[in-house]
Amino acid sequence: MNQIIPEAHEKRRSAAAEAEILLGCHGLGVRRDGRWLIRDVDLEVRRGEIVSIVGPNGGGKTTLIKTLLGIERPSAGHIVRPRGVKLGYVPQRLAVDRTMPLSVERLMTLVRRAPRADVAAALEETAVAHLLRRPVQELSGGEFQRVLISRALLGKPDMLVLDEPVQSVDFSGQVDLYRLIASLRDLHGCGVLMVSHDLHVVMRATDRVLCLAGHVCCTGEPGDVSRSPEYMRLFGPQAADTLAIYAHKHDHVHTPSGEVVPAHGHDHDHHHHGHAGEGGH
Ligand SMILES: Nc1ncnc2c1ncn2[C@@H]1O[C@H](COP(=O)(O)OP(=O)(O)OP(=O)(O)O)[C@@H](O)[C@H]1O
Repeated sequence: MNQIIPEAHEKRRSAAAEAEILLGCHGLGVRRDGRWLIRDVDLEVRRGEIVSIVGPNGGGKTTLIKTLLGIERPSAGHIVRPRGVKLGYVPQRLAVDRTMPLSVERLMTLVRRAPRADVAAALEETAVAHLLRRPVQELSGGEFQRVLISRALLGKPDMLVLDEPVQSVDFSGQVDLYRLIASLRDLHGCGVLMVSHDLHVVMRATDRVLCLAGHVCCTGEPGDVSRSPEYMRLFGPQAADTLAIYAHKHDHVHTPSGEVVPAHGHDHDHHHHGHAGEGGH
């Protein structure tokens, strides 16, 4: 596991603060069927930065990503995506039937044609070049994710956007995948935006965390936390349920209709469980 060394992290953080914004949004809202799926979301990802979106099921993480990518239409606010910025997307699910016979090589060029050498180089980068001729349905969860990341790399993106890159991957595989994502950021100097359920692993591999439960509940820099004794206690070996102990003050509650209303000064730390619109907590 990549331990965050405070000094290196600090250096990167100040470099990222100066860097160009690759992707972001201001006051972004998506409303469907009379309900706000996400609302008032502000986000900026700069070159060289890894930003992670965490939050409960149904909190709007995928909706946010899809809206940033132009797959979903925003209902409010605006998206920041400077001209010329190339995005590489690793989706949560692939619209390809995994039961159909399909080789890794074919999957890599299904949407975008690419020279063989580029395909081989992209697979090499994620250490799965040896899987070129294998049928995708034989791959492990971790191998499949690596192939999808390679596919995104083929377009030489300035920004990698990953939706749940570690799902169906075991714990040590998750650690390896986050390490790979961090090394790709270092190598290419790209920005990274990723969605994750589990804060405990993503926490160490990220520069900034945004907790989304319909709206931005909190956003913070895990590096600040990592320097404190609390971090060692909270995110040490027993950090299995880090999301629950990622303590943050709440000044609001969620009503059953998904509205956010002030909590009349009763701040509390709490667990994020259930759906964003499931009522107050
Ligand atoms: N096109 C749509 N129309 C109506 N409701 C939608 C649409 N897309 C998503 N939703 C709803 O919006 C909410 C947010 O979904 P979303 O997939 O963005 O959440 P998520 O945080 O990514 O969840 P998970 O962690 O389970 O992947 C859910 O209640 C979902 O059912």
